[in-house]
Amino acid sequence: MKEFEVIETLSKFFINPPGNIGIGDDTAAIKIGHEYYLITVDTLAEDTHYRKKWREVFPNLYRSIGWKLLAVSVSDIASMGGIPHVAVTSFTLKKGFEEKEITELAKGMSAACRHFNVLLVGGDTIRGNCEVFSLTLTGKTEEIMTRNSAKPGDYIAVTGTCGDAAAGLKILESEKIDTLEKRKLVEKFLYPYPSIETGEKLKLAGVKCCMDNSDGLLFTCYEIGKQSKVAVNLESEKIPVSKEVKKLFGDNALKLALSGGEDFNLVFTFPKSLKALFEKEKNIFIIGRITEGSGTYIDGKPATISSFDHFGG
Ligand SMILES: Nc1ncnc2c1ncn2[C@@H]1O[C@H](COP(=O)(O)OP(=O)(O)O)[C@@H](O)[C@H]1O
Ligand SMILES: Cc1ncc(C[n+]2csc(CCOP(=O)(O)OP(=O)(O)O)c2C)c(N)n1
Ligand SMILES: [Mg+2]
Repeated sequence: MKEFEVIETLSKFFINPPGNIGIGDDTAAIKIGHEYYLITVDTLAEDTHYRKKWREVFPNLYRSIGWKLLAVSVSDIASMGGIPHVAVTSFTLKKGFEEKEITELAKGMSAACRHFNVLLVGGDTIRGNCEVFSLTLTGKTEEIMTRNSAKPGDYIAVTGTCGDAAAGLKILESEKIDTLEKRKLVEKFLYPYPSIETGEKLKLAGVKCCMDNSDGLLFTCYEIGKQSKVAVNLESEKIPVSKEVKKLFGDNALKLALSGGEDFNLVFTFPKSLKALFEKEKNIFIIGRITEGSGTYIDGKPATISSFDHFGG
């Protein structure tokens, strides 16, 4: 069973009342009065999202885990157009855990709480056989952007370069961090900066369809296509790749940009009437068009979706 099959199985048991969003989008959204209350949870686990041995090069690794633990959920709230509000966490620690790590984690998490204006109000701590950090975040918005509202004729765009975090992970796993370029990519992986302001700006401009690209650009496009029942057509030369990734990964740069996860940019679609507005924006890259049909295509050819799946394949 793959990750998406687990989620599909679960979603058959929990159908939400109309007007609310349940399983399937970046956050759940519950309409109360004229507002949507948003809620999302994400998890970072040892050897799935980080390795303790990375402390050899980043002694303060746990500070980045604390930062990232909140940032990944902020990204989900931002992709709905929301403002984050309150967080609770859950820690599973192994017997003999180090005190310094918890202090570092708290420093990273509190820095992120200040940066993203989130209140951490509680949590739960237990002992287990694998170290796991989980965080639940709420948010609010009057209008929402969803994965299922792309329309044929829309353009599709992304709010930053793709593949940087995946490149950072590759460097951290296999190479010496001996240049500024490598360090910059590793830091992008360790310290993601989702933008609440960007999500709000898109929503206020009238964007209806948005998702974050935590699972990679291609997977994100595939998901928008599947949920909106449309085809996504990308132009490879329009996909934004940083100069560092181009320089260090050469021919593999585009593959990293398409498949690599954890960049935490927003992917969104919009009608032609908004094209002039977004063309002016320095950090918005128009990468393709939405048409009738299904599937994701690159330069007219069906794309092979290879993204991170927790259960392989
Ligand atoms: N164990 C679970 N129980 C209920 N819903 C789940 C579970 N795992 C994932 N989901 C839901 O499936 C959707 C996709 O999950 P995920 O890929 O983790 O999204 P995201 O990348 O936005 O964090 C989300 O709506 C999420 O809430
Ligand atoms: C040791 C290690 N191996 C691989 C990865 C890459 N990785 C782990 S999870 C993931 C995708 C996103 O993860 P998930 O926790 O499912 O986030 P969500 O889809 O819920 O936002 C990627 C690319 C990593 N961060 N660390
Ligand atoms: Mg998730």
